[in-house]
Amino acid sequence: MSKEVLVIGGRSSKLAVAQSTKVKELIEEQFPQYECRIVALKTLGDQIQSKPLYSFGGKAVWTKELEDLLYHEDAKERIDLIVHSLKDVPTLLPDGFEIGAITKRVDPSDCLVMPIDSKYKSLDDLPNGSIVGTSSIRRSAQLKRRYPHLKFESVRGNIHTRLKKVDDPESHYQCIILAAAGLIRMGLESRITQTFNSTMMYHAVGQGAMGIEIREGDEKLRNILSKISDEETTVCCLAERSLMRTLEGGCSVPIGVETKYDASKKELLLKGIVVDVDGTKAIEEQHSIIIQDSKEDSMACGKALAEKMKQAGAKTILDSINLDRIH
Ligand SMILES: NCc1[nH]cc(CCC(=O)O)c1CC(=O)O
Repeated sequence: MSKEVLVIGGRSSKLAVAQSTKVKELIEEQFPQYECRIVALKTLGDQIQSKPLYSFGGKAVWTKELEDLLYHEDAKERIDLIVHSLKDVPTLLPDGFEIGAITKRVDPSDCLVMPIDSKYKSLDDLPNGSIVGTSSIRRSAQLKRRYPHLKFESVRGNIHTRLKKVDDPESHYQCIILAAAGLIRMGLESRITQTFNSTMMYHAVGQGAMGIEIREGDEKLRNILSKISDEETTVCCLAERSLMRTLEGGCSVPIGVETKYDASKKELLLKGIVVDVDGTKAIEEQHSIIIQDSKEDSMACGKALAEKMKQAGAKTILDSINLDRIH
């Protein structure tokens, strides 16, 4: 019997292809009657590598072209689902789309990557004025608090490009900061020199998880994806995304989180931080609830934490960052 084909759309970077392949495997394992085909596409974010990411102001640079293919069912290359790094998915999707599933998270931490032959092993070892490559204000702002003697500069490109940049003997950077998850998913965990725990750095909302986007109300895909979603990751990520949505921060503003869900007690603990650009001011709060309805209560937890953080002054910090961006 011939199999029914499902087309998975994703970006064309090595990480994106690895992620699409993982979702293909998850679906085909559960549903032998389907065969998944992968379409890899270059998006605006892949094409414009010269500008720092925050200058896009949180626009959907990674998602728009793929959504066009998903929406136009009669398009030449129609697709049935989009695999994203959840971190890159805006907290408000355009009309007509929904997140069909969030899959099991790998390590959400950020990590340090040193050149292969570096004599240094951690940020503590680096001499004054060393240059740390990262294009994320969340990362640089949190590290500036603890390492005021280091310099932070933007580094763009996909993960392999960034690794090449730091390994170059003439490199401008002494080290770079990346998400551990991307390296792990590509089998490059040996490049992780140091993993940051939450006392060093809170990770990005959704980091380490994959988000699968489908057409709104697509029952067939909803059913398929319900079998490959991960309950614990979904609870944590819905809470994180709700926190971010309520704080009205785009995907590139410095909101960091750490989330724990104890499934036996149904207890969710969400911690969040907002830091100003030079790491001098920080608002750090936490909120915990018992989850009954996993979707509603997770989102309520994120919202409650956002309100606490606003009360404590988070909005002032975020507004000053948004102002900076306009000028
Ligand atoms: N915006 C780039 C991006 N989007 C997702 C990941 C890594 C994988 C993940 O966070 O799930 C990365 C690279 C990085 O931040 O190092």
